[in-house]
Amino acid sequence: MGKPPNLYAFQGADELAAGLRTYVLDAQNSALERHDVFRVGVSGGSLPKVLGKALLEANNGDGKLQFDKWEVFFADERAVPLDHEDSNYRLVKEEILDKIPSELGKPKVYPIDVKYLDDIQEMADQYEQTLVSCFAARDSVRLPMFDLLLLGCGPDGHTCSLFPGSPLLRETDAWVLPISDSPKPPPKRITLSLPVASHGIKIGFVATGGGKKEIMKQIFDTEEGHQLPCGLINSFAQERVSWFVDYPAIEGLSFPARRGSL
Ligand SMILES: O=C(O)[C@H](O)[C@@H](O)[C@H](O)[C@H](O)COP(=O)(O)O
Repeated sequence: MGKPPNLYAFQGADELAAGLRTYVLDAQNSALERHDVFRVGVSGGSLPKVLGKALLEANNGDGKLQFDKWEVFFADERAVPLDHEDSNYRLVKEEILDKIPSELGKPKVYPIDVKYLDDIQEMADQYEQTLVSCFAARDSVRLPMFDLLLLGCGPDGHTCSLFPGSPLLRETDAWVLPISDSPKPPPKRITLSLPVASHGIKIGFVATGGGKKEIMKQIFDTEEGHQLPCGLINSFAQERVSWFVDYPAIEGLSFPARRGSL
């Protein structure tokens, strides 16, 4: 048995952003020592905004972000044009990429190929090929290992576009999967599979606000919660997982949270 996931709770958005910044910097620095590149997978939802704040507003002189060494991938993406209001790429671009000062360099970003908007199986296969070419040949790597995955948690316990009870949760082979009936709109998306989403060197979840407190209790305090997508990642990746939450999101939680710092 490994250690349980880390749960870091912060009073407000500023404190959370500072904690998340330290975490991302640590992940960046150890990745750069390991292989001179920092491969990050990010989700949509509220995550890009929080991450933008952590990276670009919470700077307290604690270290240098080397964006020119970053490769940014999408943990899930909606099958819409890149400038569409539902696009996770658009969100990441507006909240982060467009705001990076030029002296910090520019990340290399891997959006979906919009040629395949009408064929999401092909879109997923193509995105898997992108991962293959960035992470090494498929034959030599059983699963791509992100240096850092930054994920959200839906009020039903979904993460990426892996929803509770979905047959996609049983996938053991594909790295990237299409979904055509997402309960959260829009319905057509692609997502990392559960084995890949559980395989990051570090996996950070961000969940804030009182709207998350019931699902946090289920995930951390109940046996059934371990079967939810977020709970499954907790179980597989254990201490490689760190949750960044605010106090309202953990109101009434029994699982011990570390308050105020990493
Ligand atoms: O594109 C998406 O829909 C997201 O990747 C999704 O998995 C999100 O992360 C969760 O729904 C949490 O969203 P919030 O942080 O907005 O609650």
